Amino acid sequence: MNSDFPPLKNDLLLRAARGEQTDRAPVWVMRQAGRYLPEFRKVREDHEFFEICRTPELATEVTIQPIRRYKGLIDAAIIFSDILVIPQALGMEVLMQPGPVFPRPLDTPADLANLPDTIDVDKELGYVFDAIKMTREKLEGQVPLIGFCGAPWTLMMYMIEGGSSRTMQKSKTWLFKYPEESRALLKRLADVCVDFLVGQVKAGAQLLQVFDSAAGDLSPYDFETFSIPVLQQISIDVRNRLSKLGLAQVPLTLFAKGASPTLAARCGYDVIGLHWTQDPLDVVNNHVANTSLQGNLDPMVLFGGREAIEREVERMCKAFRSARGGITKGWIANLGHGITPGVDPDDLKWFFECMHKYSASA
Ligand SMILES: Cc1c2[nH]c(c1CCC(=O)O)Cc1[nH]c(c(CCC(=O)O)c1C)Cc1[nH]c(c(CCC(=O)O)c1C)Cc1[nH]c(c(C)c1CCC(=O)O)C2
Repeated sequence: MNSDFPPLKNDLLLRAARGEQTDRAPVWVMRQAGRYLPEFRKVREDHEFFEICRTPELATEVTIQPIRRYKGLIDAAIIFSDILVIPQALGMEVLMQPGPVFPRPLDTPADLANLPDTIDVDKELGYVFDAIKMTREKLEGQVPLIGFCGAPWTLMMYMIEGGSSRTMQKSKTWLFKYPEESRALLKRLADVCVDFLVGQVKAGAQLLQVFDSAAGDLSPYDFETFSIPVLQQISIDVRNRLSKLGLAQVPLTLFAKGASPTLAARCGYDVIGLHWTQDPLDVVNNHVANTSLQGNLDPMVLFGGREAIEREVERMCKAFRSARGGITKGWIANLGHGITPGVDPDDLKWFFECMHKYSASA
């Protein structure tokens, strides 16, 4: 059961996710355990990326590094792993060099025969569950732990492109040339996502985030046609499975990077992550009134120096507050995408300090 861990001392993240007013906005950063941190680079000197993911002691250590460094300033931990552990669990080889590379990507629908129909997530991804359990113990309730997975469309995109892609030509070719086979693949991936997310809650994850990082590269019509049905399937099935298992519900966040917030809000998640190109006031007034929001500082602001960071944080806080009639409510502060290598960890600390100052309810 998911209740035998040290009691949670800071529930700001969970309350904001549920749409509540908070004394200040909880704050965490996508990719907060990563290459901008010297202590992470130190671990990486001796260990391969996926070796860290697969070794609970190492995954726990790097998950906790930002919590240790930014003690009292950061309001969530996210389990160290990657969205591409699902393709690996389906038997595909994935290397990190330094971006992801699939030596044998899916080429045509005939290749789907090589993927198993179902997988046992406890067997294939049990190392993530073990890392979550160990991290919950080590966190001692300081902050909640976020679990996550990649969304079916983003996973399909990587499995077909064989890595990151600017045009997504091959994976979009599938959508347009083989729509039925594409839908079948998306559905198969969604089934694995559901098992994986439920397993993460069983292990101790207290909020779940689904990353559809390639969503904004689809037309709104194709996002609606291909991605939304499986994103909906995930939110519905995860909630149903948790109730059947007698487990408490956890908030669900959807980061459909760059996709229309109106469409993202149809997927049934508690929180919608915003890209930095999206305006919170516009989103609340014209699209999504009642869903909590996460985001959305441009990660490049962190390179702009202390003055710029303070100015931009103040501006972002004003925007999210005025979107909610002048109060800090239903908002989880974050960047609009992941933090990049090269950021000075002390500048990130300053970002957190400014967030504490400017998001405090008046
Ligand atoms: C698309 C995607 C991936 N992975 C992820 C996404 C979705 C979010 C997004 O859109 O950025 C999600 C992810 N990847 C990682 C986490 C860990 C938790 C966190 O701190 O946020 C999470 C949540 C660690 C990582 N995943 C990766 C690193 C760096 C690898 C290294 O240490 O060498 C880390 C810390 C590698 C990775 N993994 C992936 C890419 C494209 C890359 C290379 C580019 C990059 O580094 O940003 C796939």
